[in-house]
Amino acid sequence: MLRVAVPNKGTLAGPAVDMLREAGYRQRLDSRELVLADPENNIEFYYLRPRDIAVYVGEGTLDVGITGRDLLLDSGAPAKEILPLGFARSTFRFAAQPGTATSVEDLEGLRIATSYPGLVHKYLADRGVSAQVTRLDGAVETAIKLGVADVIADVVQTGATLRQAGLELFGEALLESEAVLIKRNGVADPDGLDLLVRRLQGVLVARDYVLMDYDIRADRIDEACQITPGLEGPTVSPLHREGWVAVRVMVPRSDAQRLMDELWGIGARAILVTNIHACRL
Ligand SMILES: Nc1ncnc2c1ncn2[C@@H]1O[C@H](COP(=O)(O)OP(=O)(O)OP(=O)(O)O)[C@@H](O)[C@H]1O
Ligand SMILES: O=P(O)(O)OC[C@H]1O[C@H](OP(=O)(O)OP(=O)(O)O)[C@H](O)[C@@H]1O
Ligand SMILES: [Mg+2]
Repeated sequence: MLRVAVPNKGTLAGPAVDMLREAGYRQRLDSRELVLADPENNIEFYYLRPRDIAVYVGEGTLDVGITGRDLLLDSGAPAKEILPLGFARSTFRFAAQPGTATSVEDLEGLRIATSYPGLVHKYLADRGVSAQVTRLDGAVETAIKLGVADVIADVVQTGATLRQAGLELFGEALLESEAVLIKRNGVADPDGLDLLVRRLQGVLVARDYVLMDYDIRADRIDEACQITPGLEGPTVSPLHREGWVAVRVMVPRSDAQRLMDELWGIGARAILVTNIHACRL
């Protein structure tokens, strides 16, 4: 039975459960359930604090887990990423009141508040900068206002939290993070992992791609295939109408409107876009 750690709270929890459901797994209905077995799929889900997931997986107590890349690296646990999952995207940045610092070198001797001390210590050590790092559980922005820190290092998504606190970003991003599937370093893949990965990849593709159908004159099919090459090549079928063909092809969801314009421009008609409910490539 594959044992999978799933975030039970915070930003990662909802999207992780949604993704597992979309991949065809049973998920808990009651947030007080701590473990849920899905014997039909030979898998068991353990609902744990996001920050603890890399620890359990690194120790080998659980086979794989879903966590944030930032949490994985901060933990220092002997576990590695096997699949990026495309949600809970964020950057990890330094911020302070305007005029405090402009680059990482300016951090020498300053006090930094963060919920990710492992990440910050490593980043500073790699650059030979010595600063005092204080670990706080959250709401680190307030640490500056209260005089506990000069600088914070925190997760930034829209930047709205920082703006509201009157803080400014400086320096480069320490990290680009998103949710990731992780497994323990140096062990063979546990039974059933390949199936889990294939199912999750299917969800990612179904989210990122749409199916496009259109009709086009047969003499323009080469141009059309250049616009929509597909993953392995479009399916081209004869139409009852003489000299025309029907094309079916997967395209990135974010490009769909532009591709429809281009196809229309070369004479394609009856262009339809539909969602992919599930797929296995
Ligand atoms: N606003 C956000 N947008 C995107 N990702 C976020 C955001 N806040 C936190 N994360 C990501 O969520 C993970 C942290 O989850 P965690 O549950 O520890 O904190 P949280 O989601 O902020 O919840 P809480 O602060 O309520 O405990 C990290 O991978 C982090 O990058
Ligand atoms: O850039 P933004 O879109 O504003 O998002 C980033 C903020 O979201 C998270 O805070 P959360 O609400 O989880 O509170 P916390 O600081 O207590 O974790 C994170 O810690 C940042 O503060
Ligand atoms: Mg938070």
